[in-house]
Amino acid sequence: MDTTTICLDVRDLVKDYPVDGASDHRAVGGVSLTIAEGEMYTLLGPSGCGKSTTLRCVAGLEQPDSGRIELAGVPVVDQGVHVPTERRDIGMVFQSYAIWPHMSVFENVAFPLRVDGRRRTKKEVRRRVEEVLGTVRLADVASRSATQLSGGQQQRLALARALIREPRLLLLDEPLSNLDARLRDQMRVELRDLQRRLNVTALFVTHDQAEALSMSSRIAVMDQGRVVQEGTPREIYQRPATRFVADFVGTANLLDAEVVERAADGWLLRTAAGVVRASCPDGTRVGDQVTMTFRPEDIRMHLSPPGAAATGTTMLAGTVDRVDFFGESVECQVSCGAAVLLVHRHPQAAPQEGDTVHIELAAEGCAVLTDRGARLPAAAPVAKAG
Ligand SMILES: Nc1ncnc2c1ncn2[C@@H]1O[C@H](COP(=O)(O)OP(=O)(O)OP(=O)(O)O)[C@@H](O)[C@H]1O
Repeated sequence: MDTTTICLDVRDLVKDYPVDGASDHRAVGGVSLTIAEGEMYTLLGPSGCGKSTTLRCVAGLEQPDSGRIELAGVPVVDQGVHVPTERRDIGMVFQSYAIWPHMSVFENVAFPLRVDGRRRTKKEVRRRVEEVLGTVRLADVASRSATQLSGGQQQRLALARALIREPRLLLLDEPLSNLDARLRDQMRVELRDLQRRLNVTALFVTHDQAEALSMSSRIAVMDQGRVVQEGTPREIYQRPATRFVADFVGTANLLDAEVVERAADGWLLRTAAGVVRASCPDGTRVGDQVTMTFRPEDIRMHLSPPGAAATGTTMLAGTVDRVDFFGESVECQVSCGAAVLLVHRHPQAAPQEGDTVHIELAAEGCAVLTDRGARLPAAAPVAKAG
């Protein structure tokens, strides 16, 4: 029996915006997703792909042209149904924290309780606010003016205000993007820990793949108003379904390839870097035009000739054009035939510019993509929502 409880169900969501009063621009073109209770579910994609519009429709801040949204089994958007924001059981945190500057930290958090129409004693309000301020580690600054807080504290205050009414669903739209890089890393961990500890369900919007990969239980990658792949962070990163996903999430080597032969130990693909061995999916035929993709950290680079290639691997000779130092790793640009490949290495094992190197590619480290989407060598399926 499936014991998963669905928190949010979005079906075939469409939202058009008028352009110059004439034609419409389709910001969201049929998005469907299902989020289980306790999940941290992320919409990830480039600027303008429709992430915020999707979230704003869930919040009730936009009215979609069609589609259906259910929150905890109750329709909030459907034909003839549009439940207003304040009657949806949600909390929201946006890029700009929108805290109330004229109120103290305590009053900022207490305010949603004072206006929601329910009767509570002063004592009850105080107990609840103190509890939430403790959760976000702001108890000791409760009496301060909200404007006297640091960026990280303001962000935690916005979170406390969103959590105070214990919403069914927390909506987070780029909540960390106003913070400097170091604080953002710290808050990323804090936010994820808090979400897990409280077991609150969250729909998170970001264009930052590191944020999405490190914080999410599942990710929906969006492009041009559509979800192009959904899966766990590992699935999205290790098994991208399309060239767009491989390129947008992390750094990828992408090579146009033609399937030229079925060998005893896998398929041979002709690429600009040379002929490469890959394990292609069922249905592959000689002559297929595909994209080959592999991650820079999945390439082994030898500084001296390593001998014959092991079964299921390809060895390619190349020249190091450039070495960029990133502290914990170096990124090498290596010319291989007519292609330039990116290879990541530990700085202590870095080659010099101009060195001849030998690139070793394992067939199972290479994903093979077609226009039709996922055609991946490994076996595990990409998770579906619901
Ligand atoms: N109120 C609006 N009126 C007209 N067009 C809009 C409006 N809001 C968004 N759009 C357009 O809809 C598309 C999707 O916008 P949306 O804000 O959802 O993207 P996004 O992925 O969240 O981008 P970003 O990360 O830059 O916020 C964009 O092309 C945007 O210009």
